[in-house]
Amino acid sequence: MIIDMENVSLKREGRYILNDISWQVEKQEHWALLGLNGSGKTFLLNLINAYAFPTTGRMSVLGLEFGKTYLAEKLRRRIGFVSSSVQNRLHRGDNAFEVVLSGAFASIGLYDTPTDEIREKAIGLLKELGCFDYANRLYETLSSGEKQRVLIARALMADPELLILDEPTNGLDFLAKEQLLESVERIAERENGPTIIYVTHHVDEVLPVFENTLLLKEGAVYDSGDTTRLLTREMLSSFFEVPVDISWNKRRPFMMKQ
Ligand SMILES: Nc1ncnc2c1ncn2[C@@H]1O[C@H](COP(=O)(O)OP(=O)(O)OP(=O)(O)O)[C@@H](O)[C@H]1O
Repeated sequence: MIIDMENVSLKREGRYILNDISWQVEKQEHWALLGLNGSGKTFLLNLINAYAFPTTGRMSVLGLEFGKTYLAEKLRRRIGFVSSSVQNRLHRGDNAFEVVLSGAFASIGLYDTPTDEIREKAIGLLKELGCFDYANRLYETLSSGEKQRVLIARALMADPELLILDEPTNGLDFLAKEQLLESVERIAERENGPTIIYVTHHVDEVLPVFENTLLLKEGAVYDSGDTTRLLTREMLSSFFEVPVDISWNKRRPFMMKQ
């Protein structure tokens, strides 16, 4: 089991930010996590990455039981996490290749000397993510779309068992977004690849590979399970509290206000 949460709540400043969350993610199930601003997505990810601990409830991630041992470091080495907070912590002055290489050391910068094997792997990932052409460019000079691909390549360097992509298409134009989604799809289809959790506000990013979806609303699981069961007009109209229509094109859902 990749994630096993039972009745998990998280309290901050006297208020429940997450309430009675139960969620099981099995190996190689890919999940979309859908919620509006303020629904608690960031805190849920913070729990999974052991940056926060449940106030009540029981949880384990990658088989490590929270509260039993000091697990944060051990756990994070096995999780690839791509989010704007990771982006902000990167070293200024590194080029794209160095940023990817640094993923092998579970550190932000590049302190150890990479072996030839590690360099080969980084080159392979740069190619797979379509960022080889700008491998020598300074990371901070790349466009948002290019940066995201580099960050995903970086996250894959350590062969994570779980890959969490937190709103990876933020700020991307149409083309960059579609290219990124294609890359995500390829990673999801890899044999023995990581289990993916894809966090988004946007229904149209729920790719066919995300066979499961968790709808998070006001800190609670509104519903979870089979994506095609959840992404219907009835379900999403009541989830968003506004009448919406859903249309499917090439197995992707598109949502419009009625
Ligand atoms: N330190 C805190 N104490 C109390 N409440 C907080 C604290 N930090 C955030 N919140 C509240 O917790 C709720 C959940 O926040 P969270 O950042 O997880 O939402 P989110 O789903 O990630 O939103 P977004 O899509 O905007 O990133 C919000 O209502 C937020 O205002």
